[in-house]
Amino acid sequence: MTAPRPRALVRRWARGSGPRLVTLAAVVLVGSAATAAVPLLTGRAVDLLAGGGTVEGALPFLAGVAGAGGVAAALLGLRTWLAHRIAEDVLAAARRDVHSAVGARNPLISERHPPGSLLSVLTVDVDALRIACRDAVPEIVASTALFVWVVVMMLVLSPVLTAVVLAGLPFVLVAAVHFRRVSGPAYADQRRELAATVGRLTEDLHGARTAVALGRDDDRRTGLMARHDRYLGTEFRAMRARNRFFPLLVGVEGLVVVAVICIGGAMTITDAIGLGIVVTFALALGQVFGPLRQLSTWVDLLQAAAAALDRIAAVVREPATIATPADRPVRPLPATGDLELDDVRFGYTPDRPALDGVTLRIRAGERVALTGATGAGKSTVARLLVRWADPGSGSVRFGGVDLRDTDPAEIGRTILFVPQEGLRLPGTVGDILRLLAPEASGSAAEQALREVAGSRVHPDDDARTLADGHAQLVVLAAVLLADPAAVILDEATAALDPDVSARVDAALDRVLTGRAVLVIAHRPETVARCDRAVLLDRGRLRPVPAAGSAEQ
Ligand SMILES: Nc1ncnc2c1ncn2[C@@H]1O[C@H](COP(=O)(O)OP(=O)(O)OP(=O)(O)O)[C@@H](O)[C@H]1O
Repeated sequence: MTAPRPRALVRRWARGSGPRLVTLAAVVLVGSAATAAVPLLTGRAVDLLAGGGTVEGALPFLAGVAGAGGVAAALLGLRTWLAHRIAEDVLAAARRDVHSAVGARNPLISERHPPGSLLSVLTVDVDALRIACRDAVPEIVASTALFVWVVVMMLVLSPVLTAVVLAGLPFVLVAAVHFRRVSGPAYADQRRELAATVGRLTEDLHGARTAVALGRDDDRRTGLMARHDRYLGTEFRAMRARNRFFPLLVGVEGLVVVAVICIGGAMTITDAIGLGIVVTFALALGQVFGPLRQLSTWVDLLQAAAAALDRIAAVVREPATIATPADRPVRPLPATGDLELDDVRFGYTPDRPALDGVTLRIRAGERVALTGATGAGKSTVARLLVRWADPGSGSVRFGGVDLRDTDPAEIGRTILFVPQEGLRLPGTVGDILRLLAPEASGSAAEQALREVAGSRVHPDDDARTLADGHAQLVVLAAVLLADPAAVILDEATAALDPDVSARVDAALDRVLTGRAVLVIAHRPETVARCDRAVLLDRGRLRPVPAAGSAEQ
């Protein structure tokens, strides 16, 4: 399946808004016609009065002006409401796609995009898209419709005066094209700098303490200010372009008004046209030039949205690291079983295999230690065993079922992965336990926590601020509650204090018994507590060197 192009993505997000879009188009068309009717009816009333008519005689036209104004105002309200609804629906669909791209479909995406940039996609970029859909696009369409109505009306009333008005437009168009050429890249750079600044600020929040600890706080601030200055530079470029275009626009508009009044006035003297037509033209000129004055804002919003859409599409179009073919029947996982890697090859990039033909079977009830140097591929094995990615070749199975054939949610329930740092999710310890074992009652959760962690951790503690050892105890309590058939445990490398370490070891024995368990072991004592150990070396399994050997 090829990834959708950015515009196709917008069409997909707007698909559910079809009826509202049609209504919006009709509202825009009628609303702009009503707006264009106001100067026309005013001119007719002026003609009637200037020709010696009575106010009563002009009343139908004056009432028409009020009526057309009222209809235009009411439809503007309706247009705003519809545009907001459509924009919110598009935004929700875009967010859904981004969330699914950074979640179940692609659990490793955050390693390819820095977290700051993903955050900026989800906030700044999605918002830029929403504002364009809500404000810029409806305004541009409505102004274009109004322009067409006004020019048609002018042509019918006086082709000569229409030619005078249109004579000014080439200047405006040339200036607008130049403005767009200069301001387009400036706005694109500005948006890029804004997104990069948000990303940098987010990452800076995480790194601030380290910078202070290393005495590098000044460098950190200088780096942030340099980024800020780059952003300001793009803002000044865009401002210079605006400052050249808008005085020219106002000048051309003034000249056209003067020309229309002079030429129109001369034509009324010769009775070629009535005074009302000159009034209509003078009023309608504002409707032609007014929207052009908004051009800078719209160009800004549209450029921002186009750049944002490219960044959103880059995330949404990321190839999924896991995909279940629609034509394969979904198979349930058994309650217990062996966990197997069968001749698995896998690489994060095509040219560098992280696992190169790994075959490993962990029997139900067996505890296997996985050892190896940094970068040997231990975490990669763990990731494949919980299907955060699919192998390039070979298969990963539980109880004989290929993980690609089963529901990803079921894998999470059957095979639990405990990372080194525990589960740093927002919320309390109680929330984490509820998340991992939703069926367990509150009292069962408290009892499991007490059994595993004693009085060291409480259900109300903030899960993100727990020490590593305590965070592991929480996940082990969750294992007790959730009762998964298999557990992958990445042992904490941080030195735990002896008391916590002993508690974790005891909890491991208590909690892991009877399950298929793979422990990524960093301490010899942990290896000793396992049934057997395997060694991973640059993506291949090797025999574990005998105890006391030089290699060990
Ligand atoms: N997201 C990623 N993108 C690209 N390469 C990666 C990614 N994650 C790991 N690697 C590479 O894959 C190889 C195996 O890494 P892995 O993290 O599985 O090793 P490890 O044995 O768990 O190391 P450690 O003990 O340091 O965690 C390494 O060369 C590593 O640089």
